[in-house]
Amino acid sequence: MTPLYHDLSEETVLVFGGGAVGSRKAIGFADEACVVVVSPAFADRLLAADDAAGHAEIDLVRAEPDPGAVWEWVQRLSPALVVAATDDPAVNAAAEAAALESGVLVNRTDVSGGRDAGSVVVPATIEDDPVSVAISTGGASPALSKALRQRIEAEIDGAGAMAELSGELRGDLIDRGIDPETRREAIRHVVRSEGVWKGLQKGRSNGRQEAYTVIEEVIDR
Ligand SMILES: C[C@@]1(CC(=O)O)C2=NC(=C\c3[nH]c(c(CCC(=O)O)c3CC(=O)O)Cc3[nH]c(c(CC(=O)O)c3CCC(=O)O)/C=C3\N/C(=C\2)[C@@H](CCC(=O)O)[C@]3(C)CC(=O)O)/[C@H]1CCC(=O)O
Ligand SMILES: NC(=O)c1ccc[n+]([C@@H]2O[C@H](COP(=O)([O-])OP(=O)(O)OC[C@H]3O[C@@H](n4cnc5c(N)ncnc54)[C@H](O)[C@@H]3O)[C@@H](O)[C@H]2O)c1
Repeated sequence: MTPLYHDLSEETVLVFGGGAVGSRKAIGFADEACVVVVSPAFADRLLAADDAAGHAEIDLVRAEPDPGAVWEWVQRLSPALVVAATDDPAVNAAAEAAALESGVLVNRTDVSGGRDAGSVVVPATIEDDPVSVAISTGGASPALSKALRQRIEAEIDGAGAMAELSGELRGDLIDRGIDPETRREAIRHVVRSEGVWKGLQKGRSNGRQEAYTVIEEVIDR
């Protein structure tokens, strides 16, 4: 499996099954995509999320397609991704087959191994915008993905602010005409500096000040 970050804005994600797993996936994808959930019943969490603001869109469609009817839903909605999250393996298998036949990515939530080409797994994700870390065990152990996510969460606290600051500093150094090798060396020092990480915890301008101390040391060498 190859890890990729996929921009799903303006795309449709079609989820079959509105239970615990379908809800988690739907709410996750709705940060960016338009999500349609087809299911005879919906978990409370999903009904609440449907009412809350902040999501691109979640459409709840009350229906219970049998395996033969799944294909039609995929054709009608032209999704970028199909999520098979019902508790009926035959419906999940039909959703997977319909997606693969239509050249659409598919996430089968009820199986771990033996994936077909075109299938995707949803990783455990840590976000500190614009930084995001995704963990997968290749489907072998989702519980381990979750445990590692909890461990790494503390580790990358503040990475978003560091990404923004070091991105800006890179622009400043380019504008100042600093030669590329010195610039790269300076930025490498900034992102590894304990002083800058600690400074950022106190606030943006603190972090920036610490970073300039590090940068000038590299430039003056
Ligand atoms: C990471 C995460 C993302 C998310 O879903 O958001 C995710 N599962 C999470 C949690 C979790 N899932 C399960 C448990 C209970 C413990 C256990 O049984 O192990 C826990 C832990 C818990 O709940 O504590 C049960 C489970 N999961 C799958 C099966 C089917 C099977 O194994 O056959 C079964 C058995 C069902 C049964 O027995 O009936 C399948 C998949 N689950 C995946 C992702 C994909 C592989 C990811 C990877 O490569 O590691 C994959 C293959 C497909 C997919 O869904 O994409 C999310 C953690 C989010 C977070 O907290 O950060
Ligand atoms: N990937 C994961 O992280 C993960 C975690 C736990 C369980 N699972 C697996 O995922 C599946 C779903 O788990 P769950 O806990 O959400 O189950 P659940 O029973 O809470 O939800 C299943 C949902 O599917 C709906 N459904 C039933 N028939 C349908 C049909 N024909 N069309 C559309 N929707 C239909 C039900 O109404 C229900 O809302 C199970 O097979 C389970 O083994 C996966």
